[in-house]
Amino acid sequence: MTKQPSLYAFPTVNDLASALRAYVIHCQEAGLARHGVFKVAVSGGSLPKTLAQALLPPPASEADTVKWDRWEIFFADERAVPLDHPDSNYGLLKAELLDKLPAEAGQPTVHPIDVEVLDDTQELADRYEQALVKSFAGRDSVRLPIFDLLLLGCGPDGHTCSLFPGHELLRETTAWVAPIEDSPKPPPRRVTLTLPVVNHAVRVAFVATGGSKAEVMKRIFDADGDGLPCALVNEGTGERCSWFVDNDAVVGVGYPRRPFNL
Ligand SMILES: O=C1O[C@H](COP(=O)(O)O)[C@@H](O)[C@H](O)[C@H]1O
Repeated sequence: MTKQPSLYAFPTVNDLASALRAYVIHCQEAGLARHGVFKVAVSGGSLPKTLAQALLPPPASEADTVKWDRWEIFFADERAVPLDHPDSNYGLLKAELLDKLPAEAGQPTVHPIDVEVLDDTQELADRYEQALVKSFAGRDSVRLPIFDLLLLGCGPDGHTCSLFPGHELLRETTAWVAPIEDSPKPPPRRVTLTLPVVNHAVRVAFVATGGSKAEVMKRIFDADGDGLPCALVNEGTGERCSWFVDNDAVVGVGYPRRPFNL
């Protein structure tokens, strides 16, 4: 078996979405078999829309069912803004996906940031870490939380979560969640899962669509990754990492695509 990340490229976002659904359900079943819940963290940006396209259609069979009531959803990163602010990743996921879940589907447990402490990003990160500690059974007994799946985006600069190229946060080794006050992409004040947490997940799936991603995809896959955050995740997770992209996002990328199968 290859130790490299899998790159799955699809002609359209629709095709991507159905493969992504199959992959997520596969991870869901593995998580449920392991500990009875499915612990997942999701990004903001363009991801929630594609995720909704993948997961909202009704199941084609029993095996194709998204078991929402068994999901525990965290945020891979979040902006230090109220939950109804246009920049909120929670707000985005809510509008694109959570608000559209059919009532009979059952509702996931969702963990937004604690908006009581928006003025203090260190406290915001600490409280989010505490939420992880609670969910993952205690900081003392667990060195790092192990998410069943991380669903991540890739910015045109190669950032993922709120881990930006060249930023000192990439050297964080202790915290599970860290604050950032100088994000180069607005808004500047955010919190993010750290690289050790991302790299410790059972599986990581990136979703990248559109021609604006093609240049950075060449740097991530064909050059030596340039130390870009997405490339560091590729290196840290190897075969546990899968990329779901449309053909536009990988124009000119030489790295071999794999046929999608589970
Ligand atoms: O700022 C952010 O950007 C990234 C990438 O967004 P995309 O729109 O280029 O997909 C996103 O993954 C992250 O969660 C968000 O906070």
